[in-house]
Amino acid sequence: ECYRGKGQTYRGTTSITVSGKKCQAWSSMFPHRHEKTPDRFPNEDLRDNYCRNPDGDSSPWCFTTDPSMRWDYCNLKRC
Ligand SMILES: O=S(=O)(Nc1cnn(C2CCNCC2)c1)c1cc(Cl)ccc1F
Repeated sequence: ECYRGKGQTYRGTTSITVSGKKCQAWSSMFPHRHEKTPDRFPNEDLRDNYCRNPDGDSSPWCFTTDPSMRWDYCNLKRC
């Protein structure tokens, strides 16, 4: 699957970052406490641990389950 533009409308199920790390669920605060929760951003489909771009970054990203890496871009191609 691929993302269009900056991936702000990406709604796929990739959950692995470019560094091969697993994404942390958006509803979880472990290991990274954060502000990008499904409740605060209901229109961003912050479901499970799927890659999304809720803050208008250059491509879809996620918080990672590695305590030493807060977030990373996802392993997705631009369409
Ligand atoms: O919860 S967060 O979204 N965490 C966070 C830290 N860095 N990022 C990057 C994610 C990818 N895009 C650039 C910011 C997100 C967050 C956002 C803001 Cl504005 C301030 C504090 C904070 F904790």
